Amino acid sequence: MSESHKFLKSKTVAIVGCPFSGGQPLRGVDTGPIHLVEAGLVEQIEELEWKVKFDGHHEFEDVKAANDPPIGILKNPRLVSRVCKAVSAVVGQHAKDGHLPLTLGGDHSLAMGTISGSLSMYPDVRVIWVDAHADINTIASTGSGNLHGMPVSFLLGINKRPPPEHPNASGYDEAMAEYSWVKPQLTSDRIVYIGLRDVDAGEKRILREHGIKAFSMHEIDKYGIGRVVEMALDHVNPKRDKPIHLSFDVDALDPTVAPSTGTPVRGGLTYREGHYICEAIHETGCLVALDLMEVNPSLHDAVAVSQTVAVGCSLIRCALGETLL
Ligand SMILES: NC(=[NH2+])NCCC[C@H](N)C(=O)O
Ligand SMILES: [Mn+2]
Ligand SMILES: [Mn+2]
Repeated sequence: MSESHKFLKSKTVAIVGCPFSGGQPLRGVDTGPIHLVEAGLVEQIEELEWKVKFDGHHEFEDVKAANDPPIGILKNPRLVSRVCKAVSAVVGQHAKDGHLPLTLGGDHSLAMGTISGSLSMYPDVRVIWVDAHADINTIASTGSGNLHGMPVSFLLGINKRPPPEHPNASGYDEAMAEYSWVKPQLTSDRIVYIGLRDVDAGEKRILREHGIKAFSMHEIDKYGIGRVVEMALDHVNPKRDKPIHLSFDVDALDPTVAPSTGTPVRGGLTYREGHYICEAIHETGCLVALDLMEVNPSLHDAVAVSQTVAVGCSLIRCALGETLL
């Protein structure tokens, strides 16, 4: 390849459009991918001299469970599981073809599928999770039962059985059976977080217990984004010789920058900080998969929506090599 990319066979992006909202309660996040593509994303990527494969958004018609009552506290458990399993197969196939899967969300539960897909091709993949939230709740720790707050716990395989008197104890076996396709292949030293600022008490305990490295907004204020990205890469990929999956939740950005998202949290990344992360990861030559999640065009007015969609497109371009000069 002309550019030094360490893992891909060809400079091809495979867009996996996932209009899916089952991991959280708000409608509209399922139209995120449609808006991103309509804003000209394909052409923008082609201009960066990538080939783009895109055969339309996934509809998941075959997996829409007619009857999907909660399992214990978990909401839409079968639908989320089956959609993620389908996404995992698609992302995994693109990765095996030597292309770079770009998944457009849709809510962040989808990352269970995208990262499982990356792991099937690259068992030693490193995950950089950019988000206001840790999305690491377990069956025992979740308060909301929304699966977009839980994908990392399944990928790590840390869902322990709650004691029988625990309020979330019921349904544990059924839930674990439904999610048994998720191979707990990710290890806690191969994921790093950037941008956290709304982490549930139970999640803080999980992060501590498993020694998971996280750079919250506090560390970004303290060290600056340049040092933080360098430290994050040094933690998961010190020699810059391992593949990287970047899972970017648009709510990592400050709501003034990306307002149209379901769970905005103030005090987030600036426009430049978000873009810097993508640029610096591109520079490693290690990026093998990218997720851009939680764009919800049904929230806020048209100006806010087009602002959020435009930011989403430009984050993607930077991760794919767009530079300022
Ligand atoms: N992907 C997201 N926006 N996640 C928000 C998660 C919020 C909360 N921690 C929960 O588990 O419900
Ligand atoms: Mn998220
Ligand atoms: Mn989030």
